[in-house]
Order: sequence, then C-alpha cells, then structure tokens
Amino acid sequence: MFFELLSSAVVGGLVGYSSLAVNGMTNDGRKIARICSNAGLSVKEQGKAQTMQLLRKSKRDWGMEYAYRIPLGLSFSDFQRRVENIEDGLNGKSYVDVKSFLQAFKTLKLGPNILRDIKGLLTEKKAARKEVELSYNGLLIVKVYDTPMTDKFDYDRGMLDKLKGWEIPAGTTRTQIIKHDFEKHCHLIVAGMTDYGKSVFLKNIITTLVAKQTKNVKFFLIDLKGGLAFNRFRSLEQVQGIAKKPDEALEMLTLAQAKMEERIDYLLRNDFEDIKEAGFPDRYFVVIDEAADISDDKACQAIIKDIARRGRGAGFRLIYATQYPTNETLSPQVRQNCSARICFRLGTGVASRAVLDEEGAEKLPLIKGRAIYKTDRTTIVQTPLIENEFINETIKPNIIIRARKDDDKHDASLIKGTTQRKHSLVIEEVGIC
Ligand SMILES: Nc1ncnc2c1ncn2[C@@H]1O[C@H](COP(=O)(O)OP(=O)(O)OP(=O)(O)O)[C@@H](O)[C@H]1O
Repeated sequence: MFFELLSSAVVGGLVGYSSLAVNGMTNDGRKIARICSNAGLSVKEQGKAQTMQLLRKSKRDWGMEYAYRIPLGLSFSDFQRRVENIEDGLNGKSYVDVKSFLQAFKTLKLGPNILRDIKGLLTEKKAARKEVELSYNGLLIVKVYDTPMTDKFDYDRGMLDKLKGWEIPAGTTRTQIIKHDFEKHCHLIVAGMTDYGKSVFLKNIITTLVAKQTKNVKFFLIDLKGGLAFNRFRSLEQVQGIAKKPDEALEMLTLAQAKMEERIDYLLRNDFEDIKEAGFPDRYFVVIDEAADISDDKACQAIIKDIARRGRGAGFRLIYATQYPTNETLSPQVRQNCSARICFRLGTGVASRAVLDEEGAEKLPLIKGRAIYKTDRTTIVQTPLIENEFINETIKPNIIIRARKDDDKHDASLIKGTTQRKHSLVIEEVGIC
C-alpha cells in the first residue's frame, strides 16, 4: 500500500521535478535575471542590451542567496520596485519545491491516514509562496526563502528577559528578534491602515516599558480613537493621564511641554548637555493615537513639533501613530526628528513615502502584524502579538486603587486644571529644579 502511494505521489513529484529541472525552472538565479530583464531592467550600451549578471549563488539554511552585478545606469531601487514581479515569476501556480516536499515527506508517519497526509502536503506545498528580499552591498543580493515568514509572533513572558534598558520588541524576521531601543531612536512614527496592528503595537510599547522601567517611565497618553485601546492603562502609576478629545489633547500636550521646559531649564542652568549627563533615569513618553485628528490643530502641532525637536535631550519621547499618513498629517519637522518608523500595510505608495520616504508598505502582504521597521536600515518584521490577558497580568502590580467615584472622573479631570485637586494631572517632581 505504502509503495503504491509512494509511486503515485513521490514519483509523480520527481517526474515533475526532472521536467522542471530540464526546463531550467529550478534555477532561480537565472530565472530572476530573466524576470528582471523582461520587466525592463536592462540598458542599451553600444547597441547591446546589458542585463544583470549572476556572480554567485549560496545555499543557506533558509533558502538560496544570489549575488548580481547590476548594469551601469540602473539603481538598487529600480530592482526593489520589481520585487513583486520576481516573487510572482518564481511562484508559478504548479510549482512545487521538490526538495522541501521530500524533506516534509520524510516526516510523515506510515498509517491509515497516509494518503490524506500526502495529499495535504502536496496542497500545502503548492500554496506555499517563495518570498524574496533584496539588498545592496555593491552587488545586488537576492534572498529567496524556502518558507514564508511567520504570521504570528506571540509576546510571552520570556520576551521580557531578552530586553535591556529601554528596548521593546519591534518584531521578528525569519532569523532574529528586532528590538527598538528608545535611547538610540527616541521618537517613533507608527503608521498603517486600520486593523493591521497599530494599537497592539502601542500596547506592546506601554506594557514592555511598564514591566522593564517600572520606576522610570511616565506616559502622557492621547487616544483620539475614543480611549478604549489605552483604557486598561488608565490607573497605572506611570500614566499621567489619558486625553480622549482634541481639547483634552491640547491640555495634555501643554502639560508635557511645561515639564519638558522645566527640564531643559535645569539642564541649561547646570551645564548638562542632556538628561544622560545629568544622570536622570526617568523618561517621559507622549503617545498619540490617532494623531491625524489633531493635525490641523495649530496649537497641538506646535507643541508636538517642539517635543519632536527638543525632547530628545530632555528625556521626552514622542510616539506618533496614524492611519492617514500624508505630508499634512506628518509634518516635515516630525518626520525629520523621528529616526524610527514602524509601518504596517498602507493603501498607496504615496502614503508609504509619507512615512518611510520610500514605497513598500503598500506591497506588504495582507497579514496583520506585518510591518516595515525603518531606522538607518529597513527590515520587514512580524510584530509581536500581545494578548490583553498578558497585559493585564503584567501591569497589575502598578495599578493604583482609587475610590470608584475618583476613578470614574480620573481621565477627564486629570487634565482639567486644579479645581478637583485629587483628580488633576499630577506632573511629578523629579527633584531637578
Ligand atoms: N502583531 C500581530 N500579529 C497578529 N495579529 C495581530 C497583530 N497585531 C494586531 N493583530 C490583529 O489585528 C487586530 C487589529 O489590530 P489593532 O487593533 O492593533 O489594529 P489598528 O491598526 O490599531 O486598527 P485601528 O486603526 O482601526 O484601531 C487585532 O485585534 C489582532 O487580532
């Protein structure tokens, strides 16, 4: 029985493989060069068409790496724009990667369900897409991955042990966890279409920092999407207040700016260049979700730009999240001062350029949590999926118990002046003035 199945499935596969090999289909290196040439990536020199030249190919654990010399007159970005053409070309509908099929085949257990298992494996292998990543180091490097990147990266307790200082997990690639360090890249833009993971990412930041920098982190939270996403953080001792409406946002920003001013004054008076030199461990995070809602509010924008420009040395960090990135919602001052961006899928290349200064976010797969993380380099990551239950458990020790009446009023009154002193936004003294 088993040998019959073996002949129908594997031998069939092997016949297919040899025919693919004869047709040169398994040689992705040459195929990539053909795809690029057909897609117009060639130049004419002295009447002759010059195309990319394959110089090297290397087998890696994750797939194959090809190195090409690109013709004079073409740039890396010309090729970067054709990633989709390359992926589609390498993923013909009937294509099955025989090697990975045979590897998986060996793991099947002989039993009554073997036929079903083999059929399942074939279907799975046909559906699997090879993913391609390009980079440039003087040569064009094309990485062709055998298996797709994970579409789920669970945030668990073990993650917290892997982080140092002011790091948070930005996501995982196929090979490593990428961390964002708020001491290296102080301000962060978070962008992406609705429902792709911005709020989950913001909750990852807040939870991680509350867990790792319990005594040192302070948050000014502005949630213009109604306050639901940040609601569970409202009673944390690290949270200075939550603003839910544009007028509350202005009050919150004004208070944050006043605190920043106070710190800058202190640093100036004492000849400290920045907060690190002064030896202050605490950092203030101004988190704004949906920032586009206050993008035409001149007063709010002036403060946001000021924090982006002068906050760094004073220990202020801006996290600016929006699902509508344009040149209007993301001012040049904010963009210039945010050296890090995390960008989930966006609708257009124009929106992608507004966030990343390049296209790409519009081509991300339709996978929640898939994003481009950009600092001085650009990396595609699967961002951590942090569950609410895990957040609640992690932040619980930092919740300040208030009388119910107090708690109900907490958010609004936090930023409403000093008439109800108990509920006012308290900007803590840190002993610097
Ligand atoms: N990193 C992730 N991995 C897998 N799934 C995710 C991830 N992040 C978010 N999701 C899923 O996507 C859903 C929407 O995420 P989230 O609320 O963060 O989106 P959003 O971009 O903030 O949307 P909106 O702008 O409408 O608030 C989540 O409920 C979750 O199921």
